[in-house]
Amino acid sequence: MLKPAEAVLYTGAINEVVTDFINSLDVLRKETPSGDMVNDISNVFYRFAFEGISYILFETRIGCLEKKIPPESQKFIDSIGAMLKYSIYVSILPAWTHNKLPYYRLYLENWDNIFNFGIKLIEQKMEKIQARLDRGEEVQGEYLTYLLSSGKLTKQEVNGSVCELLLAGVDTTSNTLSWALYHLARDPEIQKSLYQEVNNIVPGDSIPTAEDIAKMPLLKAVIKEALRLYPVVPTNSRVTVEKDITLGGYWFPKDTLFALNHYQISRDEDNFPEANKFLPKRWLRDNKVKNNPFSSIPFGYGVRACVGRRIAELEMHLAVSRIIQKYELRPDPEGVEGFCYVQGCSYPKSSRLTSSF
Ligand code: HEM
Repeated sequence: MLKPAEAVLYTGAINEVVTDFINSLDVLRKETPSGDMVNDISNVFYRFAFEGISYILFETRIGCLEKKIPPESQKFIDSIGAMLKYSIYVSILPAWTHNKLPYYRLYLENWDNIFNFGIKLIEQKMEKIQARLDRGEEVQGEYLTYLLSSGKLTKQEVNGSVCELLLAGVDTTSNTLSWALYHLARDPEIQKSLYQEVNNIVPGDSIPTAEDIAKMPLLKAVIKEALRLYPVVPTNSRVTVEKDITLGGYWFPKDTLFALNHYQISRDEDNFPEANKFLPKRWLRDNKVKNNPFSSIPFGYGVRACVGRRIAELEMHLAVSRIIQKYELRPDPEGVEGFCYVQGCSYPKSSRLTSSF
């Protein structure tokens, strides 16, 4: 999954989901009084990311982009929200409260719902694979089929792996997409340059492929800049497990926990002049200012770096290029600017999607 060449294999599946996503935007726009507004676009991105990653992992569509989300998929979405909510209590309250207060039971119940949903889809897939094998046919498929048919993992490991990937792959990409659109909507110049770049490579309404995306440096820069300003995983940690180390003239004993604050380093003026501004061009090759390669590492680094990075990038690039191909983005003129916990950044509420340029 980490290799770009492997991720490219999912282009067809992701594009299928992007097409449904664009269709659902059209429906939502028509439903508003002005006919061109999408209220709560973050929610549509959430459903898009969910559908995309589920399709990749389970090789099955789960209907998150349909007008009425199937009850089982809705229950799964609600369970993730609830599990995350109760996980805050689990992490801050002492263990002796677990059996005394209801939060821990609810936390576990929602985890069970998440696993049950995943396991059901995995079992359905297993039955299909088995039926093919019984008929002496070749087994073809992507991620899940590979895991299930390679025999390298136990069923419990497959369940754990797939459910974890599913959880890691939704809020991450959907939030980044929201921020990218938010800034594009507020900066017509950047938006216009991006439209020209996309339209040069894939004119009209042709569907971009992974090879087309490789020729779109500004598109990639837009996503990198959104991730620099709003790294969805705010901190990363590592423990020095093997030996004492000396760093910057300071000595740290073995078993020291180091936490990297992505927000801090990626908004440091020494690395990024005008650090609080959305300036995708700083990532383009002709940019004169060269920053430290570790100054923005939103996907982490090393053997425990993000497993889904290439998939996430492909999903975001394919989605933004198709949106920009079809719509002009404008902020909701009546939208409010609420402040989130990073000083000076406003939370994206809704975007106005008008017809193409
Ligand atoms: C904008 C999108 C995403 C961002 C910014 C992101 C970021 C991260 C970061 C910072 C880590 C920790 C890395 C480290 O400690 O060095 C991580 C781990 C992980 N991510 Fe992502 N992620 C994204 C999307 C995804 C997607 C789509 C998937 C699933 C397909 C995914 C699956 C995982 C998994 C399984 C891990 C744990 C890896 C391990 O512990 O070995 N992520 N991600």
